[in-house]
Amino acid sequence: ERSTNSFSYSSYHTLDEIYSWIDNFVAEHSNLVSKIHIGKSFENRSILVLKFSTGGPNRPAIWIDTGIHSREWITHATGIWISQKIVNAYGKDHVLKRILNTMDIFIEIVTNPDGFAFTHSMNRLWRKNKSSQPGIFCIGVDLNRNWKAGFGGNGSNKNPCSETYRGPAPESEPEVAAIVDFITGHGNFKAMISIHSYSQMVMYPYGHSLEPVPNHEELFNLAKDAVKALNKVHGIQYIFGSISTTLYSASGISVDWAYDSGIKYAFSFELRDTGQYGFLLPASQIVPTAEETWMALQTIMKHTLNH
Ligand SMILES: NS(=O)(=O)N[C@@H](Cc1ccccc1)C(=O)O
Ligand SMILES: [Zn+2]
Repeated sequence: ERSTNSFSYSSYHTLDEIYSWIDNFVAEHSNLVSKIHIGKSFENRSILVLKFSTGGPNRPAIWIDTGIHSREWITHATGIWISQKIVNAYGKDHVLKRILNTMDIFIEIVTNPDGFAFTHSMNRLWRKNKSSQPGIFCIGVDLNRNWKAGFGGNGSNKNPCSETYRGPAPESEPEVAAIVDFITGHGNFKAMISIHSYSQMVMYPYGHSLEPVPNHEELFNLAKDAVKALNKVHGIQYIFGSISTTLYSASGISVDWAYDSGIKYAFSFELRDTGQYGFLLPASQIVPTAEETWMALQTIMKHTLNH
């Protein structure tokens, strides 16, 4: 039937299945959820965002994106599970109730629709989008190197054939420009969480510089609390810290742009696992991963609400 009752939250899905689920999900929870079309991808697919709101215009907001790297399928699956969790828990969970009585939550589940479709059709390990330029042989820009924050620095590549190709200019990619325009236009975002896989990490800016951000101690302690809350669910160990000191230099990344745009609670997650399956994480780990990720997200959202 056309309802979300027949949708399996413990399976991976195609782009069309996810877009159909979004329509059914919004129809079944129209009191809390709405669908916003923020733009079109390079190959002209709709870019969709779920808005969770209990009312009021332009409330302080929290942004969550999954799937900016198309091969990281656990992240789309986690975004779907978390969306369902929000509508199920809203009436019961007091922390979530407090959050949604004051703030709005926006979730972009398929942040790279063209790349995601390609991982189903041609290349499961495709990472970038599918943009092309005249006279350039290789396809795709790394959407996590195309943001106007340290664009073109170390930790991104000017070679179009590279997996971390930054693109011809900041925000050249429609998938990035759509988010920038939406968040800038809204003007009241307080937190951004960009979700990747894999490595089991919670990180915060900067990626493009070793310079600590002004509230780095606050972000360090919040990341520590988030990782502790995550660990309590299934005992999974995450590490945490600033991107450039914990992982590697990465320039033109979404959370650095968010931070420099005034979103002081900007985090990037790397979900399960640590390399045993990598991007090919078995579907049996979707729900456990989403359950533990939810607790880390709630920790960050609660802190954002109270500060
Ligand atoms: N998910 S991943 O394997 O691509 N790793 C990410 C790591 C990462 C995540 C968030 C900000 C900077 C860097 C990447 O963009 O390189
Ligand atoms: Zn990634």
